[in-house]
Amino acid sequence: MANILDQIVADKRREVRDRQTQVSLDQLKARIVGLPRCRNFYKAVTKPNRRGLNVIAEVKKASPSAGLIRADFDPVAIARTYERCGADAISVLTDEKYFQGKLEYVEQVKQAVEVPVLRKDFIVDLWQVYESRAAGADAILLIADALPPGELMDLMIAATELTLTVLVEVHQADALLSVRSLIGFPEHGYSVLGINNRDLTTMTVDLNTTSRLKGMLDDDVPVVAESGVRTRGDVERLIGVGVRAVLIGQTLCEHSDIAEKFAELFG
Ligand SMILES: O=C(O)c1ccccc1NCC(=O)[C@H](O)[C@H](O)COP(=O)(O)O
Repeated sequence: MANILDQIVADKRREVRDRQTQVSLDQLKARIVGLPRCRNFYKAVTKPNRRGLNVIAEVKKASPSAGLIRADFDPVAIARTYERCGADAISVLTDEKYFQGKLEYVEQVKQAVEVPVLRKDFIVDLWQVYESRAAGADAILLIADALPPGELMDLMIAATELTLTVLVEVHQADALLSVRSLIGFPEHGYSVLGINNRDLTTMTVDLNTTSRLKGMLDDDVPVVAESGVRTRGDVERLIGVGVRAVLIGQTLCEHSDIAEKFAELFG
């Protein structure tokens, strides 16, 4: 039986084929002509921060692992709260089937905040890179386990040409080794390495993943720790490991008072 990541990616490829019959690549290209440069997501998430790390706060309504996370879901209100609390960037889940997200949330959030916005989806096709830029995203996620290395590189190049930052996500050592020469600036454009503590094939979470994989990298490689951050203790642990940023969704979105939870975790 296919694991959840394989299943999501297969569905995504079908969905993209469908959407391409409604909007062509040329139409997307026409939409992005004259758009201003992207906000600098790379700088926002790698800069020195008095807090000890930067925060990418995620607008997340539901997920395969948790089901419905927030019933009274207002992406713009949540993003504004994050920005008021001091988030350095906002991540917006746009996958509809598994996360109850929408592409429109990127456009809405981008207009409502001043920090850079990451489009979080399962990007497997060049068409989606253009779609992300047209929607106003400043950065996209590319998951190494969802793409053959050649395709990952092609999508990174396309993203760079469009001034998007790429968050390249890995969960295991083999994927890390195959992508680590692509991370940083400026040879391949702006890119940051995301280490996902969630195994997307089993959905189990282990915060040790970040320290284990980060130990295989030079200290100056910019790393974002993703998923599974629940407590102030978790945040302190990641600061100790030396990551530049943390990506956090569920713990904030499931709390009735998001600002209170943000302050508890990040001060
Ligand atoms: O969150 C899931 O259940 C999930 C399942 C399958 C594929 C991806 C999944 N999540 C995507 C993410 O990477 C997280 O939304 C993000 O890192 C934030 O994680 P968390 O703070 O644990 O919500």
